[in-house]
Amino acid sequence: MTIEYLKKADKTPETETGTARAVVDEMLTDIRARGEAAVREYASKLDKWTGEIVMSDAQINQATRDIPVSIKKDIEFAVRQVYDFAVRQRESIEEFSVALPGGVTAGQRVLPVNVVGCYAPAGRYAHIASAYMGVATAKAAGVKNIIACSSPFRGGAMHPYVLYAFRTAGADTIMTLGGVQAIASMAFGLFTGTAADVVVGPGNKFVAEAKRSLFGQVGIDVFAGPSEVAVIADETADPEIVASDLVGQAEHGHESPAWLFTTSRVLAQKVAERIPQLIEQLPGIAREAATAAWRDYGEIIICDTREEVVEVSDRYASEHLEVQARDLDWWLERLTCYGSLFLGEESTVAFGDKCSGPNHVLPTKGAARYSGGLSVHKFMKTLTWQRMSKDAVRQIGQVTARISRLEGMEAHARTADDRLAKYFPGETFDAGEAVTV
Ligand SMILES: NC(=O)C1=CN([C@@H]2O[C@H](COP(=O)(O)OP(=O)(O)OC[C@H]3O[C@@H](n4cnc5c(N)ncnc54)[C@H](O)[C@@H]3O)[C@@H](O)[C@H]2O)C=CC1
Ligand SMILES: O=C(O)[C@@H](O)CS(=O)(=O)O
Ligand SMILES: [Zn+2]
Repeated sequence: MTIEYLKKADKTPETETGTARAVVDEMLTDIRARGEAAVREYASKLDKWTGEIVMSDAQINQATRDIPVSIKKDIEFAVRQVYDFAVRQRESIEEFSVALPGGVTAGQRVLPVNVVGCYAPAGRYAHIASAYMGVATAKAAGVKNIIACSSPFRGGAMHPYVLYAFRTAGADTIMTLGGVQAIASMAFGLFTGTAADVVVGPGNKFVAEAKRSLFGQVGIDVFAGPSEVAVIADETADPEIVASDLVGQAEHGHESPAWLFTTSRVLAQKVAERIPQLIEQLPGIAREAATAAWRDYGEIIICDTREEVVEVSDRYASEHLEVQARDLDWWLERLTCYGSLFLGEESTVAFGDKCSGPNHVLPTKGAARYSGGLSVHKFMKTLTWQRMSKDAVRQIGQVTARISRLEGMEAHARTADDRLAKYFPGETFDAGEAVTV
């Protein structure tokens, strides 16, 4: 395979993992030991927040009262889009029962978990959309108790639009907490007395590491860290739009990769020239973030063939993947690793980020090799059940006893022996070679 880097990055999504892990380990150990007191200290030290953690209805009403109707309408529209898509996902998971040979009836139940914690980041930007991505999806899954957290915004209270998004989507409890201390509080049941079964939501490297570290004690959605974007483009793509879409996601933060995979050298060169100019035209915070992101993580890769592009793209497994090329169905059929796929120039990542419907909480750092993004599935348990007649025990019991004894599991075998003897007294069975003391 011949690939050429027109721009190669010094850093990869893995680069900052170690530093974040050390910080998170220390914080989690402290929060486990000292509980709410430790959380309050981190909230004060990291986010300058010393106010109430759990918001009362009166506080929520007060904080959201003056939001203009047009803004409320936009948030409500977006919540509906995300909720409706999630409901359709819920409907696609079916319960069933089946009669298996041997007299076994078995089935699948699909149940929501009881308590969910949803995080919406708010360090650099007020992530209104992340607030409804988590909560509306949990609601569609049928979760009865949804706890939501977002950090105080730039030294003040929680951003009112984030708060409105949480409430509109259906959060039951809302806490003003950010970062590791928020994830830990939801996982341990601090301030609410109810530990979450599953904690979801995107965030910076500290948030993502905290979720990874707590996985096992709680379920999580996926490693949804610093945003990534890749664009696949051929010579039919518009370099202006391609460059704009790469910059559009590079503004997320210093550690947000933007990658271009293309078969067109001409397009690659135009995009390379245009990106720094577009970044230069951004306002302060966005410009600073995108400049660092493009400098340290930005890449442009030129391939000879579109088959090579597929191989490269699957290896990067980008969180967001756009295809701006001819023959979109060809790409849809062949690409296998991405958090969410945006086909055609009309379907830019920002639309999915904010309101088109499919969830924007998506896998980063190559996690798209083994997982999709947040969906109702992450809140659902697929449970199995089985039921057998006495007649079924004749065959199932003998096979179970024989396999158990082949494995050396005598006590397992005897649970089958006991039933065979009880249901079919006087009969003899081939139950394998029993092992005695
Ligand atoms: N993968 C996905 O689906 C999505 C990812 N994102 C990503 O979420 C991230 C949002 O990041 P932020 O704006 O920073 O908001 P954030 O809410 O994730 O992080 C802010 C919190 O980080 C903590 N923090 C900051 N510095 C710290 C330190 N040195 N040690 C310990 N904790 C510290 C603070 O407690 C603060 O509350 C971006 O990287 C963005 O790309 C956003 C949306 C979706
Ligand atoms: O990583 C992501 O999904 C983000 O792009 C979502 S948002 O732009 O922060 O809404
Ligand atoms: Zn985005």
